[in-house]
Amino acid sequence: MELFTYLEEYDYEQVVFCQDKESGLKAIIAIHDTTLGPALGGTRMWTYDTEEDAIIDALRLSRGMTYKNAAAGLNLGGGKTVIIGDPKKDKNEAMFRAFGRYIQGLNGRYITAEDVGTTVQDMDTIYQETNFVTGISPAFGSSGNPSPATAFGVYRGMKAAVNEAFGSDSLEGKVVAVQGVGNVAYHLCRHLHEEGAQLVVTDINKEAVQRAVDDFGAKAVDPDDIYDVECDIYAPCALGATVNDDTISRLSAKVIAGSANNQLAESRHGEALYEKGIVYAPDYVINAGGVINVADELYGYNRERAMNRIEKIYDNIAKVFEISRRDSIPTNVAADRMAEERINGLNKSRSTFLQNEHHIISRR
Ligand SMILES: NC(=O)c1ccc[n+]([C@@H]2O[C@H](COP(=O)([O-])OP(=O)(O)OC[C@H]3O[C@@H](n4cnc5c(N)ncnc54)[C@H](O)[C@@H]3O)[C@@H](O)[C@H]2O)c1
Ligand SMILES: CC(C)C[C@H](N)C(=O)O
Repeated sequence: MELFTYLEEYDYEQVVFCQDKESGLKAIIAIHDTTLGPALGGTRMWTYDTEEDAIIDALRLSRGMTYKNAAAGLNLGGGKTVIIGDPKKDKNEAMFRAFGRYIQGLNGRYITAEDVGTTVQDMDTIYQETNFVTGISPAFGSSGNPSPATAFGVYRGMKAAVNEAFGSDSLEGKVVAVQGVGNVAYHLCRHLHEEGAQLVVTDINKEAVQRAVDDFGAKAVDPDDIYDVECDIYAPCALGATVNDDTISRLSAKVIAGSANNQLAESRHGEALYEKGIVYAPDYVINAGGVINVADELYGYNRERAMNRIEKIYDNIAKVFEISRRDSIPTNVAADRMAEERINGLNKSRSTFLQNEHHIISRR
């Protein structure tokens, strides 16, 4: 991989490699763009096949956060960290404290939170070394685990997508095929069940499936069968890239709305959905509830204010559909346009010279 060629292509600002031999920390902090404010994005811990895979993931995810934060109307740029390692085996306190010191060294250019493989407890450990961390325990005045907030936002965005496809936003009687019933999707299923939707779920974790069956009367199917379920809505809530050449022809859903990041294998799959008349709620717009929730900590966390803002993901998704209809473009392209318009609109103000004490030469 030609790293600088890639950085130049998507205009990344900074990449920080963090290494601490004693604790085994190997992390990559990618800061994509800080036009709108400090880069906020979670820390993912994952076992990558190669170091290059980890670098690419950090870069891709940080760019995704630039778009997510911009589209959500947050005054934040995009960044993300990946820690190379198995979250079940390789974590230790010293690792997260060493990582916290690296974040502190960035002096507020990057603020972290949870992502796949990291927990509120990990954020609490980071907090011992830096203030630039969110999603820590509510006991510290923080917002805690972002997953229920993400789930609420996905639920609201799904209603907007259903309204677009069926002419009414009611989920009563709608069949929803949920892929992955982990932290976010468990709470999503609760909202859907309460509104009278019928759930079909799958997960590679049998206990997670059983919980959804017991608590919400969900029907369970094997992981690969989820694409063939007769349903109204497909909700990808596990991994990325599940909307691809193989699955698009299998899906019977009229709506795709879920929490997973990077749902489209490639941008052209958004075009394919558009041509088939499938209403796709772009991932980074619908799953912004978690980041909206943790971002509220920057103002002194207020749950009611955060939830009011997350509720409006409905309007934001509806706005994406409006742009898609107006400009005759797929919804993923419409979402990018919405985010880029906001960033480009503010880019000019960033180029204005701002004086600080180092610009004043004093010679005595
Ligand atoms: N947690 C948040 O606040 C948040 C915010 C925004 C986006 N997301 C995204 O939403 C998705 C889910 O996040 P989460 O926090 O619930 O993660 P999670 O790890 O708690 O849940 C994911 C679930 O998917 C299952 N899974 C993995 N591979 C699968 C497969 N092939 N088939 C079926 N199930 C499979 C896992 O067993 C797990 O139960 C991720 O893509 C994440 O990046 C999460
Ligand atoms: C800041 C975090 C809550 C972000 C979350 N992991 C996401 O992908 O949106």
